[in-house]
Amino acid sequence: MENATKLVIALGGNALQSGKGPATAEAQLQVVKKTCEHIAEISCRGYEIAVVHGNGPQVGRILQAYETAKEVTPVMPFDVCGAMSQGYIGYHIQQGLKYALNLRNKNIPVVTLATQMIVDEADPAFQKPSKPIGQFYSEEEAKNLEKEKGYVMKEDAGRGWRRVVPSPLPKKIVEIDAVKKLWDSTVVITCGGGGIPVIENDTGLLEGVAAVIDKDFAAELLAEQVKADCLMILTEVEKVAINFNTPRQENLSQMTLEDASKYIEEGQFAPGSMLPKVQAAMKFVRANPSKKAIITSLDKSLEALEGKTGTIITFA
Ligand SMILES: Nc1ncnc2c1ncn2[C@@H]1O[C@H](COP(=O)(O)OP(=O)(O)O)[C@@H](O)[C@H]1O
Ligand SMILES: NC(=O)OP(=O)(O)O
Repeated sequence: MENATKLVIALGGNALQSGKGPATAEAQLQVVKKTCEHIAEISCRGYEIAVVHGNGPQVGRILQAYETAKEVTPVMPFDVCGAMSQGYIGYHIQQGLKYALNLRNKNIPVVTLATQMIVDEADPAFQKPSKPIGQFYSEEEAKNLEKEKGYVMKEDAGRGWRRVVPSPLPKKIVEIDAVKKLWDSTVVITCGGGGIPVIENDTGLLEGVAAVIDKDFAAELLAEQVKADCLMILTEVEKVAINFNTPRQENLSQMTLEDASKYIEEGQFAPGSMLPKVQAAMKFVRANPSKKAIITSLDKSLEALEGKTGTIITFA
């Protein structure tokens, strides 16, 4: 459609799971189904959508399963675990979204594209693990895992301790031409988990690497490449806050690039969780000064697009 508003939606890996009970596939599917009701509603309002999703909790659990079962089956490398997470999360979104679209009599195909993302082999992130994956642990459990398994563990935004792994910046979406070709006719689920991290060797061959790319940065790159009108990052909180989790918490409805830079200098946004979302939003509006980025919760996505809630990030 010529005049449709193009929207890239990024769904958080944590936000795709139910906070209560064990992180089963069934529990994730229930959350995904609810999320898809909102995405379908947005699609019915005339937006053209691509969906990017996180995979931190999921890829961490896949890795953990292989490491636990290493006596009986070969451990799959990180990139393959990332591809697996793209597959099963995309499959859940396909199921939920197709059903929600059908209920609304909107007959549009939904597909998941296994998507590779080229990263720079020399990215300093490979020497400095920062991306939280897998489940949350107590501090004591985390210290034991550091000793026993050699994991790097970090506290994650006041929620507990998690394993952290390298997270290089996304440089090039290998399958971008396919995304562009599909855009007009199809809801594409792409760059899942930030994309499968690959490096390109001298002969042009792609090789998977051990990393988990931040899906917010991947969604931003996608939004630039497809010339999206808006980048919407959906997570567990309705608004970005300053003094988060303190009695002085203040939720923000709007943030300019200048405000955001000041808050980052003050250390207001937790690295590995809210910081990359704000940085991705900033990058998008810096490249597209007339456009906007939104950070909000899954259930408030439509209201946020209508300007009623969420944190809207603008150039000025
Ligand atoms: N300044 C902040 N404002 C709001 N939330 C914050 C802030 N700093 C950290 N957070 C936390 O970051 C979380 C989002 O990060 P995360 O759970 O890693 O994202 P994702 O949904 O992509 O998995 C929020 O749910 C909140 O708990
Ligand atoms: N890959 C990624 O960014 O995952 P999360 O959204 O779970 O952090």
